[in-house]
Amino acid sequence: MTFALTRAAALERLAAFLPHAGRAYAGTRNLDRGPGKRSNVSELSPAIRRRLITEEEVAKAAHAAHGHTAEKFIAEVCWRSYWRGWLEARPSVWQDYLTQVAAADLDLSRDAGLRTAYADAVNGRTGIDAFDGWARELTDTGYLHNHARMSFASIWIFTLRLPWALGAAHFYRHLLDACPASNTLGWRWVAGLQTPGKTYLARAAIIRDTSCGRFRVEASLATSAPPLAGPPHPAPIPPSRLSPPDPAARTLVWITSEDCTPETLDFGISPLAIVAVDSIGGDPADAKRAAADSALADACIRAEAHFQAPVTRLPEAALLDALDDAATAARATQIVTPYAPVGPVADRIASLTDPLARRGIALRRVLRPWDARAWPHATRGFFAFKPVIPSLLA
Ligand SMILES: Cc1cc2nc3c(=O)[nH]c(=O)nc-3n(C[C@H](O)[C@H](O)[C@H](O)COP(=O)(O)OP(=O)(O)OC[C@H]3O[C@@H](n4cnc5c(N)ncnc54)[C@H](O)[C@@H]3O)c2cc1C
Repeated sequence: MTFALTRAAALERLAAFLPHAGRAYAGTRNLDRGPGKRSNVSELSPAIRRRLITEEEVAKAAHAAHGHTAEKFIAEVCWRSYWRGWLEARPSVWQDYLTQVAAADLDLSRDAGLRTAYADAVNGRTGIDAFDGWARELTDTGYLHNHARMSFASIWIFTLRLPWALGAAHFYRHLLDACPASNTLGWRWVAGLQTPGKTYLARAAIIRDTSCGRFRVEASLATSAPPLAGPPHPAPIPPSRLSPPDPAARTLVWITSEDCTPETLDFGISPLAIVAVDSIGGDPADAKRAAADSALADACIRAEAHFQAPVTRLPEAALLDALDDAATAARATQIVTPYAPVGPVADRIASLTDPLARRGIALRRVLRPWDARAWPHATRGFFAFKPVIPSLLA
C-alpha cells in the first residue's frame, strides 16, 4: 500500500486513481505487475474496508468521472457491498468459518505432517515460485492483487491440499484490508463452497500472463478443482430490526475501526462525548494492527472536530465497565454506534447490548443508507445484485 491510513490520504489516492478508473481499469485490472507497479488498480481496499472512505463515495466519484465507462470499477467496489449483504443475511457462515479455523488449528497441533506443509506454505517454501512470492509479499506488505489472491487460494486448496479455513485465517491475519465478508466468501468461492459447482483453478499460463512474466510456474499445479463438500447455504435471515436513537437522550457516540468516517453518518443527535474502541479480533499481524490503529486514530481526530465533543480511547479489556464509566461520566443513557457488519466488532457490540441495557444504557446501531439499500438485494448471486447498482448511484 502506498498511502497512510488516514481519510485525507485515501481521498488523495482516490483522486490520483480516478483518471484510471474507466477504460484503463477495465482493460488492465487483472495484471499483477508487482509491488510498487500497481497504477492499474486502486489499492484502496484497506481504506474502503474500514470506511475511511465509503463504497458510496468511491463508486459515485468514479461514475461522475467516467459515467458508464467506469462500470467495471464500480462493479468491483460493489462486490464488497454484495459480499457484506450476503453474509449479513447468513451470519452463521461466519460462525461456521470460525469453528472450522479452530478445528484446523487443533489438527495443526496434532499432525506433524500438516504442520510442516502449513509452515512451508505460509513461509513461501513450496517450490512453486508464484505461490512462494505471494506468500512473502503478503507478510511483507499486507496486500495481494486480486488475481494473486484467487491463485494463491486455489493452489493452497487444490495443489497443496491444505484446509481452506487455515488459508483464509492466514490471509485474515496479514491482509491490511482483511474483511470477514470479502475474505471468507472469497475463499469459499475459490473452494466451490459459495457458488455451487463453481471453483477457481489456478493455471500456470494465466499466472505467467497476469504476473507479466514475473513468475515461471515450472512446478506442476493441480489440473482439476473439484468443489469441496459443504452444507447447503443457510436460508437468508431478514435484516436486523434497528430501533432508532432517541434524539432526546443524553448520548455517547462509539466509533470502531469498522466505520472510520462517523462524521458522514447522520446519527440525528449531538453527542456529549465520543469513545473509540479497537476490537479487530483474532491474532492480527503487527502491520494489520497498526493499520487499524492508524485509521481509528484518524477517525477520532475528525469525530472530535465534527461533533465538538471529547474523544476517549477505551481499552478492549473490561469494555462493559469502561463504557458504563464513560456513560456515567457524561450522564448519558444512550450509546450510538455505526452499524458494524458481521465480524468481530459486530460480535462485541452484540455481546454488550443486553448487559448495557441492564445498566440503564441503550445501545443503538445506525445503518448507513447505502447498506440499507444494497444489502436486501444480496440474497442470491452477484448477477442478481448487479442490476441494483444504478439505483445505488442515483
Ligand atoms: C481469496 C480472496 C480473499 C480476499 N480477501 C479480501 C479481504 O480480506 N478484504 C478485501 O477488501 N478484499 C478481499 N478480496 C477481494 C479483492 O481481492 C480485494 O478487494 C482487491 O484485490 C483489493 O485491491 P484494490 O483495492 O487494488 O482493488 P481494485 O481493483 O482497485 O478495486 C476497487 C475496490 O473494489 C473492491 N473490490 C475489488 N474486488 C473485490 C472483490 N473481489 N471482492 C470484494 N471487493 C472487491 C475493493 O474495495 C477495492 O478496493 C479477496 C479476494 C479473494 C479472491
